[in-house]
Amino acid sequence: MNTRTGEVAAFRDVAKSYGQVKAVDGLDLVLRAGETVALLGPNGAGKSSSLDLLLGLREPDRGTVELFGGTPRAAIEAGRVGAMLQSGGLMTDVKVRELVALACRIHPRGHAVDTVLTEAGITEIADRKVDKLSGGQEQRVRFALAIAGASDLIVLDEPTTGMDVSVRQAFWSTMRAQAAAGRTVLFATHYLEEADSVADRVLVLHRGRLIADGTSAEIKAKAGARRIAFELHPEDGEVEEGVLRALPGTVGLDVTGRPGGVRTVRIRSTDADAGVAALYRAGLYPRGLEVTSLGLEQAFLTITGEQAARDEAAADTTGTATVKESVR
Ligand SMILES: Nc1ncnc2c1ncn2[C@@H]1O[C@H](COP(=O)(O)OP(=O)(O)OP(=O)(O)O)[C@@H](O)[C@H]1O
Repeated sequence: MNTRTGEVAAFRDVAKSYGQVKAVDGLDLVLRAGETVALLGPNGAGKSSSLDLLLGLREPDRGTVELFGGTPRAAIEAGRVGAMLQSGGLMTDVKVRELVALACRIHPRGHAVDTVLTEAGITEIADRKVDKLSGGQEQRVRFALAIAGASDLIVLDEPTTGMDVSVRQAFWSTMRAQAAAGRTVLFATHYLEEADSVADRVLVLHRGRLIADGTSAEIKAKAGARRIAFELHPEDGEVEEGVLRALPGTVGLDVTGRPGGVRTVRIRSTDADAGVAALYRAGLYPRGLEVTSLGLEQAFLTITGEQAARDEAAADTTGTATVKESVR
């Protein structure tokens, strides 16, 4: 670790393209010791590419990637990083125990093989041939290889793909134990409930850029992920929609019901507490008031959807400018 700052990993203005495709586009990011960090993003957002860059498997076109204050290669050679990637096959013509033993042996700070088999929950399949495993079992073996030594950082690319529910739960409880032992954990996932329940920091990538970074609660709040719902009754007086729209934190408003009748109001809010307080301050009488949290999934869809719309609007503007240029 870079002990002075607690920095485990740092991306500084990192870019990586494959031909015309910008897989990573100006990524600035610091991971600190002891964090459990989830990396989210739609397909093709650049998650795997970022992890490959972090592990020194690819070189950036621009910017720098540091691990523990040095190069990724130096950190890996020192046994400070354990990784579980999507790509790369496992050796097939060996038993699980033999493969894990090899990983323990070559790791500069390798654990005892039985400890690793137990921690990864694969003691029962230790004598099976690797090519006879199911998809979920194979994932657990990959995980065992990632925790074969006392690494300070564990990097996991979609680790639970193919695992059934109970295996997935067992996997995350092992992972929590790794984090509790002081390790930094970075994992990419498409399962948002995993990010919500396991990570203490969530990163959202979109088209190679970091568009959100915070706790799950902060990401939800950023997306306006709380909903205030209530009814307004005519005997309590008519209400202008503008008043509702002006409530602090309002990012979405939906009013149903006819004028003069009962109106149902649904507000999407980034600050439900302030919004509700302001409702009363405005002299309104909200009946059946409910404040509910939307899930991280909804927040994720909102954030990435809004970013895609902004990107399209920017592209349109650029397109228009280009057309004007060419007409002129
Ligand atoms: N080796 C490669 N050659 C060409 N293009 C690539 C290569 N690897 C990735 N890409 C492209 O770079 C972009 C980012 O891919 P990446 O695999 O990093 O995304 P991801 O967020 O991990 O996606 P997924 O969720 O689908 O795994 C995609 O458009 C992908 O098609």
